[in-house]
Amino acid sequence: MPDSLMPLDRLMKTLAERAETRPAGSYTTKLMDGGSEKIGAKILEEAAELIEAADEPGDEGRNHFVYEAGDLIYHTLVMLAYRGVELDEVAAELARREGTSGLSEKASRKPSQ
Ligand SMILES: N=c1c2ncn([C@@H]3O[C@H](COP(=O)(O)OP(=O)(O)OP(=O)(O)O)[C@@H](O)[C@H]3O)c2ncn1[C@@H]1O[C@H](COP(=O)(O)O)[C@@H](O)[C@H]1O
Repeated sequence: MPDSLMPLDRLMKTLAERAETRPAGSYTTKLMDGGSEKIGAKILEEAAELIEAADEPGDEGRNHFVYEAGDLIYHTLVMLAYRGVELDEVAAELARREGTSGLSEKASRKPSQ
């Protein structure tokens, strides 16, 4: 596994454990106790903050953008763990899509999809 993926894997293990044991004093527990509505609201908030940071100039802007990406990824992983979905399942879905352009996939969809 590439070194850059290992922290994601470790974080996902922690979040799956949080989903199972819901320890007091954990921010993740607080989110999960609020259900998909609470987690979803945070994902929307963090997505908006990431978009806002997208065009910030300079090194500081870049660092802020990376920070906000971390927040969005963390909250997205919390939603996966809440739903009992493992990172491997998402990786498998992305692998399934590998090599198929979004444009071809869109063109192959039925009009109602
Ligand atoms: N990666 C993260 C992580 N990224 C962001 N956050 C938290 O996400 C929140 C971001 O939301 P905001 O910036 O809106 O801050 P806020 O106003 O305090 O949040 P709200 O009270 O409005 O929800 C902050 O409280 C951050 O500390 C995270 N909290 C936890 N983790 C990881 O999750 C692990 C388990 O954390 P606990 O479950 O809290 O022990 C930690 O060891 C970390 O590895």
